[in-house]
Amino acid sequence: MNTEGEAGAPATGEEPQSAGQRCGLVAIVGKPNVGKSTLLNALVGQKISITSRKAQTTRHRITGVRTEGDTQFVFVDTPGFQTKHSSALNRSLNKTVTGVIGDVDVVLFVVEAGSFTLADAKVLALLKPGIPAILVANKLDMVHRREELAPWLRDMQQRHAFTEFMPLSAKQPKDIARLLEVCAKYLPAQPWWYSEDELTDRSERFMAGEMIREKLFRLTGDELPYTSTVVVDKFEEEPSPKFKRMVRIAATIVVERDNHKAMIIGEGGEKLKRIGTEARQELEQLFDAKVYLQMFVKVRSGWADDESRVRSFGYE
Ligand SMILES: Nc1nc2c(ncn2[C@@H]2O[C@H](COP(=O)(O)OP(=O)(O)OP(=O)(O)O)[C@@H](O)[C@H]2O)c(=O)[nH]1
Repeated sequence: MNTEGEAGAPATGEEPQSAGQRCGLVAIVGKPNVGKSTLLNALVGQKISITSRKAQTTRHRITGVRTEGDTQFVFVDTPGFQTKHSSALNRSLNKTVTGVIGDVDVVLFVVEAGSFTLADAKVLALLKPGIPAILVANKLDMVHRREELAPWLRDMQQRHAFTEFMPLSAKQPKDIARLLEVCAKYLPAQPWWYSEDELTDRSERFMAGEMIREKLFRLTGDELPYTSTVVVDKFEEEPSPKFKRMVRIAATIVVERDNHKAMIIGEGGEKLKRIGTEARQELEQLFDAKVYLQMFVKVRSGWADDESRVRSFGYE
């Protein structure tokens, strides 16, 4: 029965815009190469985190945002937890992972379906009690004997009090929609932090470096060690009578050895040219702008072991 004077919605009929909104942080964690970046891009619905077959592609905490109905998901991607080597670079990567997991609404713990290695166990040990964790068993398309998954899932249940088990493929849109629905349940009712059309809080300058790094890794294959990096020296928007937006970018690929430099430049400069062209094309699409990209390659031996250099190249 509705009687006058009852407590409830304001009598003016004007609901605050944030009424009914949900919003929260979803961390994506897992050892290198399990598909975290692929998953993040699919969850956000746009490529914002770079991926490659090479482990250790992701080096930064990246926030991706997706707003769907009343719910805003804020995703943080983390570098794969490094257990093998202990360089300054790896210590910095690991610090990012532990920092992210402690303070989120839900964690997606990503593993390859059917597999659990020591490296997975080390990441699992970082999960904090009290923060709900969903087991994302990725690359389900690679599991040919599905019946073997049931005992594996039971085994995973023993390892951690996961709140949900989601065998899926990050490349399957139906699976991603289902995962979003599940995540939504864990996000608190509160006003959104970002506007509806925002995808990431990373700068265009940062995205430029990431895209170049992705092309570098994709086009050099397995020969190039992951210690190579990209530094964006210049990122300038210039007025142009011809284009609605024009951006000039200069970037340096930093490698540890002369032979790595030769590998990147390629015969007659072909390889570097291809890296530049592919990165530029993708950036033009991402920025909706004409992009001029200049690239250099420099040798700085031992940079990944040098704390101050790791910091000067933008790692926390
Ligand atoms: N078959 C299959 N391959 C996948 C799937 N998800 C990701 N991959 C592939 O797995 C590889 C690694 O994916 P990434 O997304 O770069 O992995 P990551 O966990 O972010 O890796 P790091 O950056 O090293 O931490 C890529 O070659 C992806 O295409 C999947 O569902 N099925």
